[in-house]
Amino acid sequence: MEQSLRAPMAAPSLTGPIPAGVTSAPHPRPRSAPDLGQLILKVGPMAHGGHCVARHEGRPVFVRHAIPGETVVAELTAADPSGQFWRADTVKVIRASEFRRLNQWKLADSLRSYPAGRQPVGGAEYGHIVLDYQRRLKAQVFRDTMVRLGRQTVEDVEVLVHGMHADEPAGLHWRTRTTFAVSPGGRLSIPVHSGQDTIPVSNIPLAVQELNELHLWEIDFSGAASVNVTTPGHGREALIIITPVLEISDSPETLKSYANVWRGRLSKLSKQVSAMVAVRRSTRTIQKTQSQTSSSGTVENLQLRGRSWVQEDVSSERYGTKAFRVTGEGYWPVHRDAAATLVEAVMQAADAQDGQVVADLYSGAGLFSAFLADAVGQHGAVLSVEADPSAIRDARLNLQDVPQATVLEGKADEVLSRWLDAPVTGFSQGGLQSRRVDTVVMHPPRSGAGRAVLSRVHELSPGKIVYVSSETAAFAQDTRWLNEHGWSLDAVQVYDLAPDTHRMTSVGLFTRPGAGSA
Ligand SMILES: C[S@@+](CC[C@H](N)C(=O)[O-])C[C@H]1O[C@@H](n2cnc3c(N)ncnc32)[C@H](O)[C@@H]1O
Repeated sequence: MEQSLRAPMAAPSLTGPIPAGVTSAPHPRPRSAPDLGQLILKVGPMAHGGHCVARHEGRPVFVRHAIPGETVVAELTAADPSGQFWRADTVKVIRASEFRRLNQWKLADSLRSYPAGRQPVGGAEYGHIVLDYQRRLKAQVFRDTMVRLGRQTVEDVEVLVHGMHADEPAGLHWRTRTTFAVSPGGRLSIPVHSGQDTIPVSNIPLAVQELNELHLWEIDFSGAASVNVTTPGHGREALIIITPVLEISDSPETLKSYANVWRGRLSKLSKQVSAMVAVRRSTRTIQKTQSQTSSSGTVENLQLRGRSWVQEDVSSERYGTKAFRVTGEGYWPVHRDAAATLVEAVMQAADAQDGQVVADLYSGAGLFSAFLADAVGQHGAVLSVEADPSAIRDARLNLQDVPQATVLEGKADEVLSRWLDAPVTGFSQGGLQSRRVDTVVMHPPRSGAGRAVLSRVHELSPGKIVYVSSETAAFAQDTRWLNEHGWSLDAVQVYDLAPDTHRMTSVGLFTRPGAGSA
């Protein structure tokens, strides 16, 4: 249904000439938001990153909280007159898409936020779209990104985005890890999408119910810069990690008294809930060659109660059940069903056989390695490569009963270089014992694997590469590099492991004619 716009009021405070079609805000402006004016926009396709593309006088405007085909009133959030593009946020819908729904997280709903004088919180930028259509948009974004950045043909990357059964139809209660900011009054808060403000919360609709049931919003966390809460979807015991503001971390006495206060405030929680303080100390080093100082930091943990880790249980009908220990803020897939889903996808793509050698790059706490080790058996080998010391400790514990798995410490490109330069040293010394790597599994951080790692993997010449990615742009760029070096993307599966957000996770299988042969 069409809605009428309020008549334009006084001139908006654009720094350049006021473009035609710009109106002024018909409601209170968010505290930290500058008045850049509003535009009436006909919204085009969804782009990578969670915004739709519209045009104003030929200039692209990236509009959040819209749906392709809609006509909206959008508040400009970045509008440099000389900028190549502007950014805007939907504040009113003039012509609504049939796929629009009420965003069930009120604080993330731009249509209810701006009239209340605040910006929407970040992290649920698809929440106004019906779940099935979110996935169709993700499929379109995946395809467009793979064609544009990855130079794939449309037919090769025409995908269905698979949802998790338990998410239907609302897409809520899947998040097992949430990081909160802390308001000046000590309340758990979420940052707005664009801007400095944070908004106190009393419910996180995307989080698993175990998090909401803790009622942490009733606790005063004054003195904390952030609070990270892990509530395993399948597993045991929640873990709260408090990161103090720097002034507190840097003073042992003050830290001690704050730790006592926090311990007292957390005492009303069930005994099963663990808590610790992550102390990031800033250290200053004078560089002698230049009259400059450089600062670096170290992290020490101070246990307040319980353990410093959580247990995550992963159950796969086909590959069995395993328990993992994950310490502190160590990486673990965030959706409650993501670990089992990714294990199934990786195992299917890798199709590891008895006696094979599999390299699991960026192995984290050893999730894929543990299942791959079963597949290759005692005559095979899984070489898990990880750079983070805490994840390495976890992986060594999680894999302690599987002698065919070896955890190698170091950056992926450095360990791969060692294999190529000195392949005959034993597995535990970081070599390959003259064995060939049959399959490389890799799940790099969002920045992707990049040339340094890909070129080493290419030199290693495994039979196949299984690449897990949560950042389509980086995956597309790495796919392009692999294509240019003879690898083809034989199959790709895409999963919606972050409903109500623009994020998706892909598992790609690459092969190369002649690769893997001795
Ligand atoms: C996306 S996580 C994947 C972890 C694991 N495969 C999983 O699915 O649970 C990426 C992991 O790579 C590690 N990492 C980051 N940069 C690295 C590098 N250059 N070399 C090796 N590991 C790295 C991080 O510590 C993190 O554990």
